[in-house]
Amino acid sequence: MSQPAPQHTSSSPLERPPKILYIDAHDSFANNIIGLLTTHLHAHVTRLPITSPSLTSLPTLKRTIRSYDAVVVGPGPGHPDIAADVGCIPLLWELDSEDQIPVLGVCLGFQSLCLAYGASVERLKRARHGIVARVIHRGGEGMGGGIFDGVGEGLEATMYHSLHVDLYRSKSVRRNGDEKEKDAEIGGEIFWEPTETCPELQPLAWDVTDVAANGPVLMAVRHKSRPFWGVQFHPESICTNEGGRKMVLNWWACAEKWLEQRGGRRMTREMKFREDEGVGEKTVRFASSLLDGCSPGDSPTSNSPRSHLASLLRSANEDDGTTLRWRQYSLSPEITPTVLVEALGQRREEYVLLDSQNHPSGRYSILGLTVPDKTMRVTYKVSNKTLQYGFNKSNTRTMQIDSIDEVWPMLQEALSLCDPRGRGMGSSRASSNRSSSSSIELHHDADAELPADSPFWGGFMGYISYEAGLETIDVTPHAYSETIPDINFAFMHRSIVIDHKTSCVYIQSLLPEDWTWITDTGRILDDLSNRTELAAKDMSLASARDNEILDRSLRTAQIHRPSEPTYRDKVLRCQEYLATGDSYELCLTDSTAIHSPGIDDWTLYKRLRLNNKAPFGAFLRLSGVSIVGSSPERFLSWSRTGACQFRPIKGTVKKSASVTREKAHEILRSSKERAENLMIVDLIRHDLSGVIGAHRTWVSKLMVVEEYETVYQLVSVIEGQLPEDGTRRGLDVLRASLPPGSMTGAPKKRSCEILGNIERRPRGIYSGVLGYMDVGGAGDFSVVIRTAVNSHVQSDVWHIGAGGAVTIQSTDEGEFQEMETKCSSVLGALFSGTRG
Ligand SMILES: C=C(O[C@@H]1C=C(C(=O)O)C=C[C@H]1O)C(=O)O
Ligand SMILES: NC(=O)CC[C@H](N)C(=O)O
Repeated sequence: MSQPAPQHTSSSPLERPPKILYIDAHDSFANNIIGLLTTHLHAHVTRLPITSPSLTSLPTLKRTIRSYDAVVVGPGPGHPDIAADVGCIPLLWELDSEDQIPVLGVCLGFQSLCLAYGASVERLKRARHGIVARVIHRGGEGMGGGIFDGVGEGLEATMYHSLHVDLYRSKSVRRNGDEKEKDAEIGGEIFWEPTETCPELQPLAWDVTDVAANGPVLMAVRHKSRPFWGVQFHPESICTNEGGRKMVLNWWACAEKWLEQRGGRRMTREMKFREDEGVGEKTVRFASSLLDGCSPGDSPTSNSPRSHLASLLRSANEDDGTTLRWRQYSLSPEITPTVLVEALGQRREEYVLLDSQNHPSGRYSILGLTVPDKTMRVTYKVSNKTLQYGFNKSNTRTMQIDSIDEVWPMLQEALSLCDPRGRGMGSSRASSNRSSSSSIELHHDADAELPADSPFWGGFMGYISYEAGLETIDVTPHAYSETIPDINFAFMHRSIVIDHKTSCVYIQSLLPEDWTWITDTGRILDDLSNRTELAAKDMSLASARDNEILDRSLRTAQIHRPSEPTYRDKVLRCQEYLATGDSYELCLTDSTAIHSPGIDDWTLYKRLRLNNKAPFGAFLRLSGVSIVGSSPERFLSWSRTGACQFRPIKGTVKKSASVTREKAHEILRSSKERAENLMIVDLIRHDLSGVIGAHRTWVSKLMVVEEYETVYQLVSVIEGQLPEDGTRRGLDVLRASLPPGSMTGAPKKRSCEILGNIERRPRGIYSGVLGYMDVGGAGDFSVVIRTAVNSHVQSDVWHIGAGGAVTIQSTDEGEFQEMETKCSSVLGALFSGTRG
């Protein structure tokens, strides 16, 4: 299922790798295409946006492309006739013969090529987004096309288009003019001949799998005398089969042949190849690393917020660095994380609980505890770009920063400084001692190893909002004066990690000499284990009194749900954008508000986890915010050894008496659900490979069905490996992948802009990510869905966001129901027992 890099695929007889300019039309799977070029052609690729000043006038374009062997013009949202959508692309087709360069246009790039040579570009009757179809082609040598040489009949290709190229604009070629006439010619010779309207365009491939709606759709052309080729489909998609990659190899062979005829590749003639630019992936400008230009282990000396925050944190540690003190215990399975919170007397404090809620696919639960005057809180608000950090109110620093980009290195530096392994590996700083009073302590390691099986040794816990994600991709959020911080983390020195698989508990502290707390906590665990099973079970539920108080509040609550006509209208508006080619998929959402005084967040959480079990349950009370969640979806995790994993969910079926497991599987196998999922898989591959390269990115599961309390969902798993040299970290991947693709749609930026216009409200924490970043280098974040959120400034209002991906195949009624189903999975769980 993955697309491993082949050992040797380039047919290039020359040792020098092709130097390719990738012209990027608004970030549409660009990294996947670049990945295809680097791994399969071993090409040097430079990426420039369609708005780059070095491309947007004919003289600068000419000068720029002189440094390259060929150009690939990428896909993108919009229409090839709209200047803002295509930027410099049309200039390529205007180049004089002596300035020409081989070009491969993909989707929008292909449409622009055809438009330039006489075709019209029209809307499809039924747009093709995330649809995989068999493409017929005639690109063999006999036809002189070449790009489909050896591709065979089985080319399965993914489409992402709403528009299509019409070569038959003129009446005469159309003969009798109507679609039927064209359909009748499928496979006939006329099908493969240039039309009178577009005499220079040689048709090379067609999609005839949806003629009923769309007629035959042109899939590829080559210019008869110029070195221009174009394809409507997406060769880089995970669901395009080997034929797509073969086509790209063929294209380069054709391009090279053309270059040879012109007297060799330009650079051998005109330019000295610059050795220092390296080969393959290295040339692609990946998102820069967080710690570029800074050495993580160094003592911060300047007064910059970044260094200041790190040095403050360091002041809480021992003089010579950070030591992890820890003990390992065994725990009886009845002792849930919520029982632990209560037994610790923690429930009124600020803390974060990441709770796998005993769900079969969740392994760990992690409790991070704040300590008065010792826990560093870091918050950032997008609306006024205000950063705050400090140990308590009196020493909190508040400052205006230029952008969110300043926050990430700050977090990374603080984590690196507190890594108990110190600067060099092998010098572990850990300490675990024996407590003779504890009957259940398992581990008393005199060598003071670090607990490798504990995924979190301490570090930041908290969330990043959707709007913070928008800032990272330069989308202006809908205007708001939010009372909730957009980034909200606390550096947890004290943590308790439960491994539900092994029934091990790790009590850990990064604070100096914190053995007393560890011992006391161990004693509490000891006591709990000695209680009867039943007592422990009872404690995991809210007390009768707490339940009664909660029920009373909920009984009188006002609930404001999205109105059906308005939501359905928004679905239709989304589909209008999909039909015009501005997006391929839009994750539309709305918010339900529960107004009621006196709802206790912790009691609410206990009820939610009981009634809507999910592997990424979360309770957070931090810096004026409460979060009560049962998310089924991992956004991104990374291990200390650099293994990254995304688990996007897309495709939802509600459980009901009539929906059996088989029926759910059948629905989730439909082209609508698969298309929804595929688009997000391609989007996340793009996000991940943009940081670590396509050769380190693969898809380990594609569209498997998973079962939750109230829904079945279609899940995929995209994985990658961070480079061993430490030049990219998990946090680099995190910030480059926000907001989560499963909550935006694709292409991400344009889709977020459109959603902002339609939704006209901030999403806040809903649609953001929540989790931890560990001092040892690991991290795990879920997508904030199926979650209720409360700002303590407006303590009487709880918000629950819900939505779903709108595609061209959606119905407004179906989407409304899907949104309701998701919202009800939370509402129903909270209200169970209070309303009839
Ligand atoms: C938008 C929500 O969920 C997202 C959309 C899904 C879908 O369209 O099937 C599934 C899971 C989430 O990625 C939500 O739960 O509110
Ligand atoms: N993937 C693309 O490049 C899409 C091109 C164009 N916006 C369309 O929808 O047809």
